[in-house]
Formats: sequence, structure tokens, C-alpha cells
Amino acid sequence: MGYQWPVLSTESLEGDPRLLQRAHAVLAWLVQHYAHSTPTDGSEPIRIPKSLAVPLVRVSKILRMAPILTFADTVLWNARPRDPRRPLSMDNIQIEKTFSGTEDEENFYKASASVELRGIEAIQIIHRYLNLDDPQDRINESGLRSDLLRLKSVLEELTELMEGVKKAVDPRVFYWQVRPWFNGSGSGGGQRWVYEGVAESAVVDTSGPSAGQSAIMHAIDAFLGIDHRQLRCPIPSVRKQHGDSAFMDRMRKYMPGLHRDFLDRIDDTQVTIKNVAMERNGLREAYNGAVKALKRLRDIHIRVACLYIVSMARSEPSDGLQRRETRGLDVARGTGGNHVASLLKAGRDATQKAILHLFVLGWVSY
Ligand code: HEM
Repeated sequence: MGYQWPVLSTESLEGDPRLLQRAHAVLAWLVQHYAHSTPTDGSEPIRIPKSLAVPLVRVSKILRMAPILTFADTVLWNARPRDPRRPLSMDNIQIEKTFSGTEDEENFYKASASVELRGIEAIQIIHRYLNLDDPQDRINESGLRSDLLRLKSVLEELTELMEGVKKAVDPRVFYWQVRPWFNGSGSGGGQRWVYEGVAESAVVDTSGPSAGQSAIMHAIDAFLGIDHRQLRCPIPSVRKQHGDSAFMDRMRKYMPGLHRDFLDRIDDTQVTIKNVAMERNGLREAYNGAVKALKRLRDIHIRVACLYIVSMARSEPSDGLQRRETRGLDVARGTGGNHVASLLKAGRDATQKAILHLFVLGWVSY
């Protein structure tokens, strides 16, 4: 056996969340590079050396997140101020690491970072709601109405930011040079990875990074009462059902534990904004406006995903672009291993269903 790098202790990092996040990002990027650069004939799993696997699993346990490259590593902890003396804003942001060295990959992360930055206002709105003593108290009605209207405009701006990706990222570069790096262990039937020195049970969540792991959209969904677990109606054919209902739940395991705690807090709300909107004429329209804006965002996102993945899966790399090996990946799946179009349509339909309609006995959503 050749030289093995030592397994370093993470003890000195363990009291400092920033150092733990940094360790997760550095180790997860290294693991991803290692797995995608190791020569293989595809017959055996890829063995991730102990020196990377053991500390990554350890810091992931403390951060309560999956021990693999996640949205946090590629976007949240990969975007930093160009000038640290000024606050973080889109004019003052730089991306630290890319796989491909292309501007398209940087811009892809920046597009998500811009949604995160703009999405802060949505989190503030939700936070205000969670801190109300009694959301049903009439005294809160005008504040809730104006927050729902603000949420609608935030969602409209997020939709524009999402569309902006088309100007900044070439679909061919994304599909052929960037995306193959995102595949995790066994993504879409691809090759499995074995983490040396780690019990198999500690490494179960190993899909690649996806913006589905961003807490912003999950928080907005939870706040508005979008139920992704409901079955689609009419029920799609068995072939199209893959990954529909459990996807959003699964993606939560890839978030830092503190983000998940915030989502759990929203889920645990006794009286939801939807309950209040059902009872108050003055709020219903504002609530429906926010839900419709979220549905429109998902419509646009489906178009973007189809342009960058579904149509590109049928294309060949051109203009001298080098095709990166996809290591067995089923090309029309998302990095989470999902059938892209049906998964995203299920999310859009679940959003649509939250819209409140007048029923003989009161207001309902279907
Ligand atoms: C080139 C641009 C983009 C492509 C190709 C793309 C593709 C995808 C795909 C394939 C999925 C399915 C989940 C998976 O397995 O990964 C997904 C989910 C998701 N993406 Fe994107 N995406 C893009 C940009 C964005 C941006 C800028 C955001 C903003 C944060 C975003 C937010 C989401 C969310 C929240 C989900 C979870 C499903 C949902 O909430 O409807 N995406 N995306």
C-alpha cells in the first residue's frame, strides 16, 4: 500500500461554528475533486481516503448536515465580500472556488447567492410572524397584509433573479463542464463511493449539491403552508412519479442543522398564516397573491431547469467544449438523482393547490 495521509483531529475547531463550516467546505470540495478525478473502470466503488472521510464525517455530525458537498459549501460558504470592510451585496461578492474555472460556474453560484441575499427579507417577514403573540388578533391584520404584499414582491424579484441566470450562464458550459462535478455517490445510478474509516450508516445522505437545499424556499413553503407531500392530482404515471413527495424532506438533511431548526419552528406554528387568511377577507387576496407569485417562480424555474438540463441532455458538446465524464449518470436527472421535469412540476402543482378558493361552507385550498 502507498503513502497514506494522516487523519487529523478536528478537536481544535469544535467550539467555533465558523471554523467547522470552513472545514466542511474545504473537506467536501476535496472529496468531490478526489471522487471525480480518481481513475476508475467503474467496476469497484470509489474509495475516499480516511484522511478526508473521517474529519468530514466528524464536522458534519457537529454541524448536523450531510457529509458531502452541499448548497452551503458551493454557495453560502463559497461567496465572500470582495472588500471585507463593506457589507455583503451583489456588487461586493466573489466566489472562492469552482471546479471548472469558468465564469459560467461562478455566475451559477452567484445567481443562487443573489436569491439568498434578496430572500433575507422573506426570512424577516416569517420571523415577525413567528414572534406574534396571537396572529388571529385583529390588531395584527394590517401588518400581516402588508407583509404578505412584501413577500409577493420579494418573490417577483426572486423570479427575475432566477431568469437572470440565462444571461450569465451558458447552458452548454453548465451541462457539459460544470454539472458533472456535482454528482454524489450513486447519483442517478452512478458509481458509489466508500468513505474509508467510517461506518456505512454514517454516510447515507450522499447526493450532490442542489439549490433545493437552500433554506429560503423551504421557509417560504412552510410559512405559506405548501404541502409537498400531497399526491399529485391527477396521479402521474408510475414512470413520472419518481422522487416526487419525499424530495423536499430529504433535501433538509443537507442543510446545516440550525437552518433545519428554523424550518421546524415554522412547521410547528399552531396557527398558520393560511389559517388566518381563511378566516379574514382582508388577508385572503394578499395570501393568494404571495402563493401565485411563488407558483410563477416555480414555473420559471422549470423552464430554466429544462433549458439547462432536459434539452442539454439531448445535445452534444460543441464549439470545442470538452465533455466531462458523467460517470454513469442518467442525464435527465437532477443532482439529487431525481427526474427533473416531474419533480419540479410536482412542486409547482403543490404550490398551486395552496391557493384559497370559495367553497359553500368556507374557504379551502385543494
Ligand atoms: C441554471 C440554473 C438552474 C438549474 C439548471 C436548476 C436545476 C434544478 C434541478 C434539476 C432541480 C431538481 C432537484 C435536484 O435534483 O437537484 C432543482 C431544484 C431546485 N432549485 Fe434549481 N436550478 C437552477 C437555478 C436555481 C436557482 C438560481 C435557484 C434559487 C435559489 C434554484 C432553486 C431551486 C429549488 C428551491 C429547488 C427545489 C425544488 C423546488 O423548490 O421547486 N434553482 N433545480
